[in-house]
Amino acid sequence: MKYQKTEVKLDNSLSFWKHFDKEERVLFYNPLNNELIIGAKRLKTFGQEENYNNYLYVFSSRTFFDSVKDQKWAEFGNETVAFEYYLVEKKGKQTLYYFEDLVEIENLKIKSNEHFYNISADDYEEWKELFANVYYEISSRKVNKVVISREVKIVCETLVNTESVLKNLLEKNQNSFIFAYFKNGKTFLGATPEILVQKEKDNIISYALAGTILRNDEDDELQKMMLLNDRKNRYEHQIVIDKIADVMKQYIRDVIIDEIKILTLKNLHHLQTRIYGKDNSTLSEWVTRLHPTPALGGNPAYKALEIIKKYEKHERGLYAAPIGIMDENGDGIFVAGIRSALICKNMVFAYTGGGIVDKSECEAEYIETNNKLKTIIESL
Ligand SMILES: C=C(O[C@H]1C=CC=C(C(=O)O)[C@@H]1O)C(=O)O
Repeated sequence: MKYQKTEVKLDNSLSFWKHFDKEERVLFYNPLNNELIIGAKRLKTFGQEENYNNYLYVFSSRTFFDSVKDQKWAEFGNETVAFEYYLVEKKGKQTLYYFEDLVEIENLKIKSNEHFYNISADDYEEWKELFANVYYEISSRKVNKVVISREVKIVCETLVNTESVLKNLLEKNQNSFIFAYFKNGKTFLGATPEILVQKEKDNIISYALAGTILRNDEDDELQKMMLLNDRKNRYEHQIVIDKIADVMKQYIRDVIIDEIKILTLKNLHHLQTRIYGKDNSTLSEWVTRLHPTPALGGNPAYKALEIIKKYEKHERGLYAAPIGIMDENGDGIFVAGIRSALICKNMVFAYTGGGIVDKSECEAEYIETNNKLKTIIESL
């Protein structure tokens, strides 16, 4: 499918996002290659087996669990879509791609709005109950890790200005993937550090990301050392490495596991390990094979998912779910939709979670989820 293209010069690419205010839109910023892609106006929806390789880009999302009941997630996820217009910003160059009709994008002022809000984070009792239930299952050795999460409701005094939130997310989270999906008046967005799987020709790359410590301005190097040497975090991380490597080894003879590194974000450090090999399956097939890793579900996955379903009171929807973008060759990347929120008018449903193992402590894990929540709070 041939798109036509033209160079544009906008002070901020978010003018393109704002231009298509009423239309379905998607935004994806990849910090690995500094590429920002924004798509607007649905052109085509792809069936499961349909070939989308001739489209410039396709956006694909799945819900965390196969199905969702909660109305606020209605019509989100489990589809692959091509858009009529794309704006691609790379190395300071902006290119507008259009399928049929060229549009003029006005150069708008994108401002950071400060939202005044009320946050109902008085859910520690609920967390304690969730933690106790999950801890019991871990103690009885049915599972060795479960990732549990909170839904935190934030009520803003005005409608949420998503351009402003996106501007802040982009400016403040340089090592994260910034994503947004606007559909039917609601926006799911976030700044995630977690890559589920990436494909470049026959190179399949996944990352284990689990294990967390707060940054400390005074002695950040010490924090990194502490995280690298912390037994609970190493154990939690190793479960993720082992599972990803096991899945990959079913399809790939030579799976390479790099050494464990530190990924530094605005407020936190994480343990991160790259795991990769060569294979010719599609990226969507790899997403199905790997989702959810024990960084988002638990181990063994089927048991952990049963536990999450049983004890978490909210529905995850797109939280921690695969969200990705693929190019015309089928190459691309899927990230996990964490450090995220669903925005409906003046309401922000923010999601935050953490991995629980037998050495986890209830209060410390709760505080960790508050630290992870800062990504969304600081964008408001
Ligand atoms: C589940 C989340 O984080 C995951 C990713 C990195 C570190 C994690 C941890 O240390 O618990 C979590 O596995 C979340 O941010 O909601």
